[in-house]
Amino acid sequence: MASGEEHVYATLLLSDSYLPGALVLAHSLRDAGTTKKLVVLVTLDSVSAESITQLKTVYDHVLSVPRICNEKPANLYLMNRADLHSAFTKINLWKQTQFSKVVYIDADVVAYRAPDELFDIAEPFAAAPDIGWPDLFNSGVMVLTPNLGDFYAMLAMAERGISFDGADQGLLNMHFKDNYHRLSFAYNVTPSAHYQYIPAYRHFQSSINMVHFIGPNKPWFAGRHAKHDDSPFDDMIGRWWAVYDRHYRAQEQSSGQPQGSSSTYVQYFTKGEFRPKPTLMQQPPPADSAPEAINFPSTHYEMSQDAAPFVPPPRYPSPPKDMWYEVPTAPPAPPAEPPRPVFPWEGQQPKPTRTFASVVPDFVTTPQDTGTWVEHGVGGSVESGLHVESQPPEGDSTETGTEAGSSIATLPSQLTPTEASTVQAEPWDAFQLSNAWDEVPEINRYVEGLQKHKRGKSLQGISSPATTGPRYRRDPNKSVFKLTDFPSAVERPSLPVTPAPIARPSFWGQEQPDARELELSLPLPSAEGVPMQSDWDPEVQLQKLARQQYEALLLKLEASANVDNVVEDVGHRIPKRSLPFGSESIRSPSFISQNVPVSTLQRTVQSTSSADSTFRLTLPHDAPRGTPKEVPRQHGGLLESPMAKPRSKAPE
Ligand SMILES: O=c1ccn([C@@H]2O[C@H](COP(=O)(O)OP(=O)(O)O[C@H]3O[C@H](CO)[C@@H](O)[C@H](O)[C@H]3O)[C@@H](O)[C@H]2O)c(=O)[nH]1
Ligand SMILES: [Mn+2]
Repeated sequence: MASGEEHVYATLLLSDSYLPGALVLAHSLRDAGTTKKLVVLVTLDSVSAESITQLKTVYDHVLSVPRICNEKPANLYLMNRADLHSAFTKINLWKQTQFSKVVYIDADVVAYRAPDELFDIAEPFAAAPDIGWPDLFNSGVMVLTPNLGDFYAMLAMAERGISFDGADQGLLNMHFKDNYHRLSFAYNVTPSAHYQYIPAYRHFQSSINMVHFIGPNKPWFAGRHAKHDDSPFDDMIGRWWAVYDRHYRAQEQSSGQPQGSSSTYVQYFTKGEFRPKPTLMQQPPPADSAPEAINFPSTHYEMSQDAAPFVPPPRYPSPPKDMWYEVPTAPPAPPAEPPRPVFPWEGQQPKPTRTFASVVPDFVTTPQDTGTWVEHGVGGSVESGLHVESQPPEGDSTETGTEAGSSIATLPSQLTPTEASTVQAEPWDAFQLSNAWDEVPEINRYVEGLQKHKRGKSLQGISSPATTGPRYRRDPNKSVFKLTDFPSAVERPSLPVTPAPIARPSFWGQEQPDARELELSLPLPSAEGVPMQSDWDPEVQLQKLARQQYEALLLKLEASANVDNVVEDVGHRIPKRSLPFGSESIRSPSFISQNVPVSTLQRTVQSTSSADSTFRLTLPHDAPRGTPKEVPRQHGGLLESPMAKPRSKAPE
């Protein structure tokens, strides 16, 4: 376009919120049949691209202009229009020198007709009186000739904030003063809801060219249903809406204005006009319908009263047949023949020969009697019953060692010896498995000597006399040093294991029980063939055992001499001793090593106080065979079991 050759209608858009006004203005001019170009000045930093797109549908030119702000907006607050902080931007009109004549119109103006005659005004500047102060002109409708002289003059004022209202109208009136061509009020009718010169309105109604909705309440801000008392103001408002409806009103559902069209965007900035079409059915529920929750599904289950058993439908698979354990009705029949012997001695068991009196055996113990897990020396009574594994009274205790039929009898703790004697027990139960060295006083004294200094303090409470113990209470002083004793709670309070209780016999080697024990103890079982403990001298027995071993060696040596090279013969003769039951025919693997030649067999006397001597065998590698005649022989080579033969006072 050539500079100064073009006449344009121009408006200003500083924000998207004024978009409906700018569009309605343009449409009103277009609809009124103007032949002039339409130009809109926009500040791109505050007007969206979509708004610009909308503007381009109506305007011929969308021109970007720099924002000119009022840095001293105090006067804006005087008229409560802080939103006009950028109204100085309007002076950019004088910079648009590409246009020879510009008819500027605010965006809040609707044209009743196209005032194209305004372009014929020769004066460089023309404006209509302001309704608020008629000596002033309203800056909403101006006819101007762009020129940079006015532009920079006003720009300088704008930069200094020179404006009596803080906005463009004050600046322009201060700049032009009375140097403007006065336009008819009909070009800028500024209605007010508070004051109307209604007769004048009625008189000049037909001559109105444009209506300017000054003030903060624009038609698109108030909405189409705002009431204004059927005043002439409402007529002008209606004119604005008429233009809007002609171009942007939402169409009814039947007529096809698609969602997302340009109308939708414009409606978004027009109060009450943005009504997005619901995608779901818009049918409202009946006014008298029940609440929704009343239709929520609810299931109520009744307990079945049907007594008939459940019969599964035939489509159900059959349950497994053998998924239960069948309890046997009778105990399993004993095997037809006894199980085959596993150990060799099982088939050669001699009949028991020892007999025991029918007394409660010593193994009938109380928890205190098992002492290793009871605090030594702490008083107490027999609290638990006596558990005796017994057999029927008519049973023969000497013959039923392997018979079944034993039963558990629980005896009350107050059981007297007489009463207890009626309970017969297995004879072998009278003997306890214990470490033999626990019963050897020499060993005990040795250990006691070793540990005396360690245990001295911990034993203080043990010897407390305030013991009212049960019948088999042990003297704590004599058992505490046994090697197999567990430490007491004092000695090792944090022992994390439960000691296995050891049922001890009531005879304590050679040591004499105290008076209380003698009083409470049951009589010792007078078993045949069992020596009294008081008669059992371990030292003598050890010597006896060594002598018997020596005699066995003699037998072997004799066999080697008489029947040379018949090793089996030696093996056969040696086991003639009274080996454990059933083991007579068993040859120990160690017999092979015993066939080495014995060269010398020395006899040494270790102790003059001992009745017997100990013997030491010396077996050199290359010793010649021979029979050491000087070795004495005893008992014909038979090894006695100390528990199997009637006791004799002392071995010879
Ligand atoms: O948020 C806004 C504010 C203003 N404008 C533009 O600026 C013009 C002026 O604002 P407007 O709200 O119309 O002001 P009026 O209520 O008309 O107030 C009076 O005072 C203003 C400040 O002096 C003058 O600009 C007006 O012409 C005058 O009528 C508008 O028409 C628009 O073109 C926007 O685009 N967005
Ligand atoms: Mn305005």
